[in-house]
Amino acid sequence: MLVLKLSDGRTLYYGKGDVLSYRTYATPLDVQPIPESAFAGSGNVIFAHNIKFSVSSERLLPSFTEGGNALVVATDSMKNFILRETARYEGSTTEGLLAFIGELFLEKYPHVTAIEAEGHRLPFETVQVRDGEGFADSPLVYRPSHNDRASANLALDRAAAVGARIVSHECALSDLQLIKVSGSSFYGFIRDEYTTLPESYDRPLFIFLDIFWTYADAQDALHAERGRYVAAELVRDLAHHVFHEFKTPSIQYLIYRIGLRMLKRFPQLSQVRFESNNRTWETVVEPVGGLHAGVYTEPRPPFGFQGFTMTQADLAAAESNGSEARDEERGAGA
Ligand SMILES: O=c1[nH]c(=O)c2[nH]c(=O)[nH]c2[nH]1
Repeated sequence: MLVLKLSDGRTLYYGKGDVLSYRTYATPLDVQPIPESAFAGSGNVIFAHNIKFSVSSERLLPSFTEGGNALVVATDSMKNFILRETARYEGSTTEGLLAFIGELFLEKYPHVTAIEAEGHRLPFETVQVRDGEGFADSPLVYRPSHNDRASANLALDRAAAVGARIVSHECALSDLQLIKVSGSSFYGFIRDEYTTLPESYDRPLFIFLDIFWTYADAQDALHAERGRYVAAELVRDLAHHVFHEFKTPSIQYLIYRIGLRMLKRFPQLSQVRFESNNRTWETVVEPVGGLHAGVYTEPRPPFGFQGFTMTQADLAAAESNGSEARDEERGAGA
């Protein structure tokens, strides 16, 4: 809500949420692969989003204070604008789509001065069908995925000389849910009269993770053809790898390691941010025997959480004090 403010600092905005848009056959996305991922792009056969679109302007004040609707674009019309203009988008990214719609809207309605647009990708997966002797992805049939998903948030305003200007952006992978059955510990924390949690040297660590990233140059997020687009699928696979590789003493340290790896693989990012949630299974029967067979159940609320922001300076610091290289070596402790 950074830009949806009047000159006196008060917020003023209105808009439409849950605009569900299923665009077919968008431009395919190609990305530069990273060692942690086999993902090289997406056909974008179904380029679907849930969009929230908010607008602001000093000149909308009378619509609140006097009931004057002369400058009100009905939110129903906003919905139509988003859906119809999505057909004309020629790019391949969520960020590019939001910027395209936002810029067109500022052009069409000159009294609107700022826009915030958020798009949550509605993921669809391919299904496999028989193809000769083997199986191949059907180019026609897809199924919705209820796993993690990508999103982006863009704020635009109207700059005098240049028209629409991107004021801020943040991209995200939301609701990544991962369980690592062995190789995580949590011990050495403060023990006092409030402590009942036993120390754990090997716990089945279940995390819910939201990962956010910001580019040094927002144009890299809008134009995948520049070759610097960070697809959420790459971030997902990178997180899988780091979780697999490292024996972690806490979720705090795990997200720090994921952050370092992201900043290293994607120097085009200025910042990464994490929100994690601890859903570690509750132990019912302690693991015993050679196979470490244990029995666990769903944890009960309340749930712990962590939040952390990192920049390229964190990677530079870890590289210069040697901790980065040491830990990368140690990382083989899956
Ligand atoms: O990774 C963890 N970090 C904590 O801060 C914490 N606190 C807690 O009770 N369990 C955990 N796990």
